[in-house]
Amino acid sequence: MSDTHFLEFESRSVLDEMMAEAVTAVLQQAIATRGKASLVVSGGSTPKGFFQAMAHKAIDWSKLTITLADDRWVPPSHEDSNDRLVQENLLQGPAAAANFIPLVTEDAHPRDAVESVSERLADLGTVDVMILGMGGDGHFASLFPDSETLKPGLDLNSGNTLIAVDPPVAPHARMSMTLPRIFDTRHLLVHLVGDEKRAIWEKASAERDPERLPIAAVIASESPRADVYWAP
Ligand SMILES: O=C1O[C@H](COP(=O)(O)O)[C@@H](O)[C@H](O)[C@H]1O
Repeated sequence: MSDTHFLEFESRSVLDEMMAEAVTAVLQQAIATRGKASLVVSGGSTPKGFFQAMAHKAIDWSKLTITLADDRWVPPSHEDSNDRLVQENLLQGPAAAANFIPLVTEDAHPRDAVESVSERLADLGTVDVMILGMGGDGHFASLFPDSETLKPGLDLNSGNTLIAVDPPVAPHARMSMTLPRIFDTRHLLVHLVGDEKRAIWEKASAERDPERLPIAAVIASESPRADVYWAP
């Protein structure tokens, strides 16, 4: 089907728990080895249960840096904010001790903040775990098909960490990690739920055309190679 490792679970709640256990093991090992760890998460509707499962894990949260692969250009109080999703579901209880790096500023448009937010991420280095979601149009992070920012966002030689995006259809301007920043990770996970997304994943695996379905760029990657977590 693809070069990726496709893991199937019987339900979304089982997936959330199993993925939380796998991510926790990597982060604990990183903290034991290097004294610190880093986790990049995605937003949208998919990861809420995973975030809630993670928040209960025994991690030295004060040694963990967390940020987002992308966010919508709205205040953190907005219901569409990925930042808000992370704050309300992941950074709860002991997990609130994690160092969270937001991608959104008070600038009018993300293009005005690419430089300053890239500086916030300057010390991130190779992250321990990067988790991507995927939209029904095959986008990941905020790298959308039919968008003028897709090509520069996917350019592995751009040298850029972030890109400001005006999605052609989806609401809100975005700040998104670029593909080279996304691929600078020790572990790459893709979190998918539902038959519709599985069908899109399989279509992207067959077509291998990131311009039509951007997730094809992730599927094609051999290093890092993605582990896909899927449940119906
Ligand atoms: O807009 C976004 O969409 C993708 C997928 O979201 P989902 O609602 O289909 O789970 C998400 O991964 C990304 O972080 C988000 O900003």
